[in-house]
Amino acid sequence: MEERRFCIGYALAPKKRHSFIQDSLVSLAASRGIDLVRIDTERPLLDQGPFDCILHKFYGEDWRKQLVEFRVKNPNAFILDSPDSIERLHNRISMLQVVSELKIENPDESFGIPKQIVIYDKETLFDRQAWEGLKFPVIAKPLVADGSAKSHKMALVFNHDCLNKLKPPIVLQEFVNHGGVIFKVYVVGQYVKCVKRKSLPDEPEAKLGNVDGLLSFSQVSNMTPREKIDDKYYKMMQLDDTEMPPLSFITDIARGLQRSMNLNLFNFDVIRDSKIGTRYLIIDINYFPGYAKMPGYEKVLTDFFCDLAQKKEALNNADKKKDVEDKIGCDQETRKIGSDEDGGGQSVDREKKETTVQD
Ligand SMILES: Nc1ncnc2c1ncn2[C@@H]1O[C@H](COP(=O)(O)OP(=O)(O)OP(=O)(O)O)[C@@H](O)[C@H]1O
Ligand SMILES: O=P(O)(O)O[C@H]1[C@H](O)[C@@H](O)[C@H](OP(=O)(O)O)[C@@H](OP(=O)(O)O)[C@H]1O
Ligand SMILES: [Mg+2]
Ligand SMILES: [Mg+2]
Repeated sequence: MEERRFCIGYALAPKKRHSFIQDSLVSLAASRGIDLVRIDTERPLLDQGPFDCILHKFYGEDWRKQLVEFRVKNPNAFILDSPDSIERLHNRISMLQVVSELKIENPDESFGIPKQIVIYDKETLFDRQAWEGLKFPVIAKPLVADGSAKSHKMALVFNHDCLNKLKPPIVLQEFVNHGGVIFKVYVVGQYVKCVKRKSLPDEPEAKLGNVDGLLSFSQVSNMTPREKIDDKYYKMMQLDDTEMPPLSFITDIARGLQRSMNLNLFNFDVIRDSKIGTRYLIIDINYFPGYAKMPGYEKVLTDFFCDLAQKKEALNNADKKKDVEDKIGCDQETRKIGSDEDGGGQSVDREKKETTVQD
């Protein structure tokens, strides 16, 4: 009998395609029955395939419409992830709202988000009342986080004198001293991996020299050594000595976020408050981050794809069973697939014609 293969179509912008679709991933996945096939976003999606799953980090109204049509025609296929769920991460306020709403029982550690306000216009920017309760330094972040270079342009602001240089809409977030190390937590379905990266130094004004009230920067944790704000400082800092946050605590947060955001592929940035060593702050959540930077990403992603293939198989089998039941007069409108032992499966609501993959 011919081997059953699981076909994943991917729609990614060129930079993401080059970093994520590496030969090592494609060949490992292929050896386990998963084909990764590029979707030509210049051509109609429905003319391509067939796909069992669509993996995408691609935007625009037209793409959204095509995904809706695809879903109608392929109710059993997976779309990773749903555009509506991804959308929440394109705004730095709605992005962190889920964190504020998350409840996790933990007697030893606590978590939250830094104090922040959103500023939509210049007038409010200069209104001292709007700043009430916010202490300098603050980080000014573009409100929109849509993956554009512009959306990563940040500024450390040390006083009111240089506010003119800021361009609303922005989020002003209190800078929290955190020992110059950031924890990046990568989530792939049920898999959670936490890694350390370099971050901005504590008391940045003192550490970075006598800056002029405002210091612009972009994607600190991705910087090459030449670009680092103060390389000597980072060498001094000894990243290796930094203790990791408790894994079970981080995993609880990751699972909680995953459930409330209904996303499979994301990472979030966590810092540890230097003043309260057991307090963690989530400062950023990114959809479909740079997984290739994660050690052994090929296996992690391939395992995830194989899980999807199994779920799809179960779904197809259930459909076959339903056909038989229909013929003999059974009626089942909504079915759930997946067991509680593995944390559930995907729920398939036939009326909504929606297939999502959840933990
Ligand atoms: N509230 C904060 N306190 C201290 N440092 C912060 C804070 N917010 C951000 N930073 C620093 O600024 C960096 C960039 O911030 P943030 O992660 O929000 O931006 P981003 O452009 O969305 O990043 P990414 O490349 O991860 O998408 C962080 O990695 C961290 O070093
Ligand atoms: O440019 P947008 O769409 O926002 O996405 C970026 C994320 O914001 C970053 O978090 C990714 O880097 P990390 O995986 O180091 O977080 C970064 O990964 P990359 O460096 O592989 O592109 C991007 O995924
Ligand atoms: Mg970040
Ligand atoms: Mg980000």
